[in-house]
Amino acid sequence: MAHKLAFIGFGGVGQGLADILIDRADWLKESFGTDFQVVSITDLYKGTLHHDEGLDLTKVMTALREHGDLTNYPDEPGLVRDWDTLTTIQKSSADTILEITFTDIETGQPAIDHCKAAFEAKKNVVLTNKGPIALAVKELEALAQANGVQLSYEGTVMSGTPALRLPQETLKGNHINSIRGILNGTTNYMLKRMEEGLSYDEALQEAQEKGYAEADPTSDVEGYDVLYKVVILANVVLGETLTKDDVYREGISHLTPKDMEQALSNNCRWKLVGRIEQTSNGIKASVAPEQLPLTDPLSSISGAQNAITYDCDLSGPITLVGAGAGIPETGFALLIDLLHTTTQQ
Ligand SMILES: NC(=O)C1=CN([C@@H]2O[C@H](COP(=O)(O)OP(=O)(O)OC[C@H]3O[C@@H](n4cnc5c(N)ncnc54)[C@H](OP(=O)(O)O)[C@@H]3O)[C@@H](O)[C@H]2O)C=CC1
Ligand SMILES: N[C@@H](CC=O)C(=O)O
Repeated sequence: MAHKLAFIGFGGVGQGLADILIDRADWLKESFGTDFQVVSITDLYKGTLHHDEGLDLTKVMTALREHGDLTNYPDEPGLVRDWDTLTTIQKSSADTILEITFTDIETGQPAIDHCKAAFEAKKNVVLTNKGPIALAVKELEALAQANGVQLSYEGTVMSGTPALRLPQETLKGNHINSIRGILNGTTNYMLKRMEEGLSYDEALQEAQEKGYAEADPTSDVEGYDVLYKVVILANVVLGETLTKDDVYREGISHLTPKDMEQALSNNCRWKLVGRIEQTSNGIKASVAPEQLPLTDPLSSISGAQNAITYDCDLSGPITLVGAGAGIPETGFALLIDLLHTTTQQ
C-alpha cells in the first residue's frame, strides 16, 4: 500500500528521514507492507517540489548536495515548484504531513497553523516540533479526531528514544509519582565538552555542527527546550494541564569550564535536570542545572545522550537512556510514528 508524505521543513531532521527512506525502502515495504512515497517537500530557503506520482528522493538529496537547495532537481511533466507552505499542506496529495520546521518557544507558530491546516485537509500530522505539542496538544488532538486523522509526536521528547510511548503503553497501570531526567542533547554535550576543556562557545559550536542544537540555540542553553519537554511529559504522560508559565526555568549559560572542574573536585557533575513531581499541593515542575553526585546514575549520562526516570508505584523506578538529539535518531522518531500511523489505518 502506498502512503504519501509531505515534508514541511527540510533541514537536518527532514534529511535524516529522507536518508532512512532511501536506504530502507524495500525492507519497509517487505516488513510492514507500506510503500512510503514522498510527494511534496517545501522549505523556506531550499524551495518547493511537488509531484503527484512521487519525487525521486535520491535525486532530491543529490540536488541538495550539489546546490544547497532544490533548484537542481530535474524538471519533468507534472512537477510543481511554486507552492508556498500552506498551499503545499492544503493541495498536496499526501496522506501525512511531516511538520519539521523550527520550534518557536513563544507562540509555537507557524507550526500550530500548519497542523490545523493539515487536519482540515484530512491529513495526518507527524512532528518533532515541540511548539504545537507543548502549547496546544489538546486542541490539536481534538481537531485531528474531529477530522478522522492522527497526530503523532514521539520525537518531541528525547528524539528517537521512546520517552512517550514507554510510559503511555508499556508502563500502563502504574501511577507515575515523579519524572526526572536529562532532556536536552545540546547542553549535555556542551557540559561534557566543557569538562574536557573546551570553552562554552567552542562547545556550543560543536553541538550546532552535529545538528543537536535548535535553530536559535538560546532555547537549548537557557532551558526553554527542556521546559517544553517537561510540559509535554506532564500533560501527555501524567494527564496534567501544565502551562509553560507553571515551570521554574534556569539555563546553563552562566556555567564555565572552571565550574565543571570545581564540581568534579567535589565528586559531582553539573547536569541540566528537568523535574516533575506530584505533591500534596499539585504538580511541581522545574528545569535547572544541578550538581549531581558521581554516584547518581544521571551523572554518567554524557554527550548527546539523555536519560529519564519514571518513578512508578507498582514497577518501581524505570530509567530509559538513549539519544536526546541527532539527525538519524530524530529521523527515526518520525519513522516510528509513521509506522504506527499506517498500521492503525
Ligand atoms: N535536531 C534534533 O536533534 C531534533 C530536532 N527536533 C525538532 O525538529 C524540528 C526540526 O529540527 P532540525 O531539522 O534540526 O531543524 P533545522 O533548522 O535544521 O530545519 C528546519 C527547517 O525548516 C525550514 N522552515 C522554517 N520555517 C518554515 C516554514 N514556514 N515553511 C517551510 N520550511 C520552514 C527551515 O528553513 P530555513 O533554514 O531557511 O529557515 C529549515 O530548513 C525542530 O522543531 C526541532 O526542535 C526534535 C528533536 C531532536
Ligand atoms: N535541541 C534539542 C533537540 C532535540 O529536542 C536538544 O539538543 O535536545
